[in-house]
Amino acid sequence: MATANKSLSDYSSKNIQDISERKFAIVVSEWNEDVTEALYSGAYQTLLQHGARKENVIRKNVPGSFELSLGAQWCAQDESIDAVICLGCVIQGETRHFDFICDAVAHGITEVGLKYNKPVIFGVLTPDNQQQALDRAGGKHGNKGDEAAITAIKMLGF
Ligand SMILES: Nc1c(NC[C@H](O)[C@H](O)[C@H](O)CO)[nH]c(=O)[nH]c1=O
Ligand SMILES: CC(=O)[C@@H](O)COP(=O)(O)O
Repeated sequence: MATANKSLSDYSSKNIQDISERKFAIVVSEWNEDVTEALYSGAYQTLLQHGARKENVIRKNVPGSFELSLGAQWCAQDESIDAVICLGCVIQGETRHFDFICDAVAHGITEVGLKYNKPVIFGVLTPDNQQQALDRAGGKHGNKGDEAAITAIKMLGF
């Protein structure tokens, strides 16, 4: 089902476990920061709403989404971190640069999770334009940050 027909903030409450002792890293891209800050707010608040402690949620910034993979790796290699949430927004421009970034970050984040055997969540918007991004960062289609946080929590209950 396409996002246009659902809200990224709606989710099943199944497999939501106690996360009061869990530690999370949120890696945030600074590109399109009006969008990524909204994603971060959604992810952070969702973690707290489900019982995470403020002191157990650390934030790290990276310049752009391409750097999310390395930022995630630097967090995932810390054995005290239970899950990593990567937040970014890559907006289609005039060239194929969009394709290379999206492909690199999707594969890179996947590889980090497999390498360190822990949830590393792809919370990256890849819209055609700014409005599509805003719609998915607290707008009419919910907040991708909420979805990313819930995904991390559910994976910890696997
Ligand atoms: N155009 C966008 C970028 N570009 C920057 C890259 O992510 C990267 O930082 C640069 O290529 C240097 O390695 N990043 C985004 O997150 N969103 C964009 O729309
Ligand atoms: C995703 C990008 O890097 C993109 O915003 C850059 O824009 P352009 O392809 O017009 O150079």
